[in-house]
Amino acid sequence: MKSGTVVIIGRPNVGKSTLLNRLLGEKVAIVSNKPQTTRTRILGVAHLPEAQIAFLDTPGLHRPQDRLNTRMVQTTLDTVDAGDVVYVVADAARRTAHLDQAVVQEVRRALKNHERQVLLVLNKIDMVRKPLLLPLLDAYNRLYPWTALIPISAKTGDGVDRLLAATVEALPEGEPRYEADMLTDQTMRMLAAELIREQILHETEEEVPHSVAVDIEEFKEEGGLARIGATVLVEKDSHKGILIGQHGARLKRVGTNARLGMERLFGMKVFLQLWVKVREEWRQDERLLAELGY
Ligand SMILES: Nc1nc2c(ncn2[C@@H]2O[C@H](COP(=O)(O)OP(=O)(O)OP(=O)(O)O)[C@@H](O)[C@H]2O)c(=O)[nH]1
Repeated sequence: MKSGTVVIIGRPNVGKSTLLNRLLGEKVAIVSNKPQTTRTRILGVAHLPEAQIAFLDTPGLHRPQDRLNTRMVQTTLDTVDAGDVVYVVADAARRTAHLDQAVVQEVRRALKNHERQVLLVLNKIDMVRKPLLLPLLDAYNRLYPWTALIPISAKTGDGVDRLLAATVEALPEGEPRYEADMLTDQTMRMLAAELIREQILHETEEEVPHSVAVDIEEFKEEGGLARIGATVLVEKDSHKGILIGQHGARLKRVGTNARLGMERLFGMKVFLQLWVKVREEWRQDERLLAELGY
């Protein structure tokens, strides 16, 4: 039996969370087309006949601009240390010129000379024409002594079996570390907050997505129904207006879609109430960041 931890790192928006969900066959990480969607480390456990793999999805590697971002990058670098195997995810749809030496630098720094199997996962190959793929893989090959380079599409699932096979190969022999029914370390409260944030990311643009945090104030399960009350924190009055929308239409859509996602994931009816509150500069407030789980 193989058993171990895989840490998933890469720049924002390359598809790390989509890949995690694909590897698990369940949605444990929210996805959006906005960079810096994932703010904390997320654990998802895959139970295969020949291996148990604990995947750790991390916030993207980028230059931090505020304290939330500093924590996010630190979380990522700390998490790399926990891995037997590291996936460096890159976006194949970006031109070769975008090959980022900085990411490789970060990888080297994070690994601090520790022996690690590092796989380059070239994602989004559904968006590139096949002849362009080989030169791209070749260019990546020259950047770092990867254990393997694996082209995939997290969206279609193409190549993911090959990635899993290479991963099992790279993992050490060992006993399973997690119970057979463990999927994620995220609580239902955390998942509920993330599903709300995901809908807000879909509905808003520019600085609003980054100014939002969700605080679950009530979470009660009673007879097949979950009663959830959540406050959405934003940084400015103008953001509050945008989020609520005309006659409350946008907030209503966010609530309905988040509720449907929760009902699917939790397998129960959900009654969801949302409030919006302005908390200036919550991203710079260390105490509040800790309270929110960042
Ligand atoms: N075409 C295509 N799009 C993808 C693929 N994988 C992810 N995406 C899209 O890329 C965007 C970013 O995906 P995420 O999974 O949120 O990326 P991430 O790396 O976790 O992003 P951060 O949390 O911001 O670091 C979303 O719009 C996804 O739908 C893929 O294989 N093909």
